[in-house]
Amino acid sequence: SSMAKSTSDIVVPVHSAHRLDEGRLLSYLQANVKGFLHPPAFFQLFQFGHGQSNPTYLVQVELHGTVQRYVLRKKPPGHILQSAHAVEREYLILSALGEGKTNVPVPRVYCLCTDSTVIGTPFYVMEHLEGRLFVNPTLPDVDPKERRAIYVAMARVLAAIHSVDVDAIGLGQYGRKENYCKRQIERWAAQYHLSTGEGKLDPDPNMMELIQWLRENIPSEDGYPGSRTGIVHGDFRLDNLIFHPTENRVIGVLDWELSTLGNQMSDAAYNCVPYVINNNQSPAKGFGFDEPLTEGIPTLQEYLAEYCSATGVPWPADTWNFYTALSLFRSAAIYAGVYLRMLQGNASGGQRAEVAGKMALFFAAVALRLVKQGPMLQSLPPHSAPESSGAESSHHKSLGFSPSARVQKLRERLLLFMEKHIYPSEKELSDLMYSSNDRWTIHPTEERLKKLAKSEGLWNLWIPADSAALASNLLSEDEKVSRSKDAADRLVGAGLSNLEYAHLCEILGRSMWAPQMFNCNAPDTGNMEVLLRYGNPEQQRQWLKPLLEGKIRSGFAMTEPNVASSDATNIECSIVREAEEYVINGHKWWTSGAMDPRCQLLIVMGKTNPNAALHKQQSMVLVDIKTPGIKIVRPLLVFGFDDAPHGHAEIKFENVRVPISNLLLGEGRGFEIAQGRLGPGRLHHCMRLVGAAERGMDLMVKRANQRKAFGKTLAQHGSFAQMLAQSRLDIEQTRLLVLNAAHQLDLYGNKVAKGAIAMAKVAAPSTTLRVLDNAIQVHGGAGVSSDFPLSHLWASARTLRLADGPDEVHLGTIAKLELQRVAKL
Ligand SMILES: Cc1cc2nc3c(=O)[nH]c(=O)nc-3n(C[C@H](O)[C@H](O)[C@H](O)COP(=O)(O)OP(=O)(O)OC[C@H]3O[C@@H](n4cnc5c(N)ncnc54)[C@H](O)[C@@H]3O)c2cc1C
Repeated sequence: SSMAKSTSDIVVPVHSAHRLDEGRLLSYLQANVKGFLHPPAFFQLFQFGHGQSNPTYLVQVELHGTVQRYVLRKKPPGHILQSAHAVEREYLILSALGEGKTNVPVPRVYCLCTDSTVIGTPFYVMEHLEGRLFVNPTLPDVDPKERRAIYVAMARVLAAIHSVDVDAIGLGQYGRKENYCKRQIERWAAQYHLSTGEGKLDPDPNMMELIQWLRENIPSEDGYPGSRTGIVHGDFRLDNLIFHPTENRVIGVLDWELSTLGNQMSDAAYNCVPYVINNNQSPAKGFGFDEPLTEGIPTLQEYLAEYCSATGVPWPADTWNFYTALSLFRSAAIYAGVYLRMLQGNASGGQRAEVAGKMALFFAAVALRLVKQGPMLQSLPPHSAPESSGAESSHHKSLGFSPSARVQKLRERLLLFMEKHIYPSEKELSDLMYSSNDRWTIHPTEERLKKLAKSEGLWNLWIPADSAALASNLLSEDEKVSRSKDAADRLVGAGLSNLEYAHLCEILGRSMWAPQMFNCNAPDTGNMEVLLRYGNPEQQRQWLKPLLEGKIRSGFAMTEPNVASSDATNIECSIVREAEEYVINGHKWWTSGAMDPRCQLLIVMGKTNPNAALHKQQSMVLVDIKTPGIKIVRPLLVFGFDDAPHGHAEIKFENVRVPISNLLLGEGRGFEIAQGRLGPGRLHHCMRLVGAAERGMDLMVKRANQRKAFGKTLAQHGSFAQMLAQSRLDIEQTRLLVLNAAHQLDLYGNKVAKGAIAMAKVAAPSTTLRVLDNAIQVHGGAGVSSDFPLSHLWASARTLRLADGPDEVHLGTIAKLELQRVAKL
């Protein structure tokens, strides 16, 4: 029956072909399994019947009423090529994941025996887990109310596997991380070709077309070992999970035979195949793509949203068809292989071989139909992830906001870098800024720390996962001699989501001097993002490459002194085409970074067509800062700080001529670009503001503990405790708003996340200003001086109530959404 089975119910007597020398085994176990009953009164072997390619046995021993059960897994007898080391690898990964080292539940392992003389092949012994096994993904005999919880548990376990920091548990070399899908396609295509030809299967034209399509549609993230790469289980399905005997949680993930490192989205897609093909034993029933599984089970979109939310992975709307097709293709290739083996192996396999042959055709046909239709996923996930039922929801503690182990590690490295290199350099860097002679030159410490940050893999961490592959290719192209792919990869960050980056960007905000050391400073990050998303290959080679390397700096020239620039439709600068050139005339100010001697590029916004529709008038062009006609009028001061050598420039453009190839994206598309630029950029400011507030807290508390007034330390005065507590509250609330906005941006994109982003953008500057103001108060005169970083941090935070959209504009957005929401009630 398809009932949930107890794991001990599914054993059968040992098949004759799988018998082994029980005497030798027993003495081996007594010597090598800690706590093994010694000598047992009874010793018995059974075999698990449920679809094991590696023969798997239940070892049962008894003594005086005590029963012990173990599971033994060995290689199949005879010579098997593909899975040559499968048993050793399984043992390796189970021991690496187990015993509390990760959140992945796995059976405990006791010993690995590589000596084939004991029972004929290598084997290992693991704990026998007592629990439930659900063989049928439609859960026919489970109460519909329980089904959702079972699926939610499955999604969370997959997320736990995918969140493992492989380096931390010594599995960094368990497989190659990049080009996983590419290698899968080639491996299974080769397998498939071996199964076809004279006296074998006829080559299936669908398969040929499918292979071609897959080759041409590999998602760019596959080529880059970012944060979406890590452990891939390889055969993650419901019937490889042991559930607790009564609770709907997973106590063990089994069958790691195909596990490796690679592209984890392929694992998620394989897990979702039951949504595409209902019952993979019956091609006739078949194509269940639009059918719900059964009552209570989340839909594909809901299930995937649960997984994405638990891992912090952006919604894979554009790539899902590929990953699903790849899973089906792999199955088709496996069925073709089974067909051939059965046909060649023994005559009695004839009928089952027939079925396998049909399945190969069926899976290929379904895959091909899938890739020819539109995207399987909606462009956005269902808005709320499925609720978990019953007790689950009450301790649904994490909002998914705690950093993964991998991000945690980067965070620790960054914190250390700040302590060791940034804080101790602040004084010399500020001194240069306050000096009259050299203020517009680059301090050698800055270039030294940049190099160090690069070598420690703390460079360009802001680059989002989807752009990282592109950037990596750009940096490694035609430089095979001077730079390896590895070195290029180290330059393109860690392939993080916005949420993941939030945990790191915050730390950079603790010092005015930190972001540029890691190539994570505005406006260069926003400009690089623009070039990554909208630049053509030539523009990318010329400007993006040196920016990614940190060799040049750039400015973003939008704001103008003569018009209210928070409304960008007001921008007046004119960009007029004359033959093969654009001629630029305008007056800009607050072009940050333009004073820097390394600045070579300005992205200039202006009107190419004042008569077009309001949001189609503006365009953006790339302008070399050395172009004749550009006049830097003066550096502007922010409450007296000029932020040298970076600087904020007032600039005049008088008949500045650039080639038409310097236009970004197209005429009239300036607004579109500005929108793309501003979402993540705004949030980066908010993240850094939270960090600035934390710095204020640290300094405030240190000072209050040291300094005495009226007979006690400042900290011992009652007013301080209140101030401190209130500041902590403010920071925590703001951080949650910022993390939530980042998470929404990852999951739903700019448009849906705009309310959350607006809230973060209003809350962050005002919280930080309040906290820094408190810190300044505690420091007294020292607080407003240039001996502490507080005044500079405060001045900078204050500008963010008006820069990147003034508070009033964001409050307007929040209010509008609220009115719309209530109107719908
Ligand atoms: C340190 C610093 C760095 C900067 N860097 C850059 C840069 O690199 N590139 C660049 O192009 N610009 C930059 N800016 C400029 C910044 O983005 C603008 O100052 C900002 O967009 C506001 O434009 P504005 O100064 O023209 O003010 P205005 O548009 O004149 O707005 C003034 C005030 O009007 C009010 N207001 C505006 N809209 C509304 C509304 N809808 N409802 C109610 N009240 C409203 C707000 O109180 C606002 O503060 C920088 C500014 C600073 C201070």
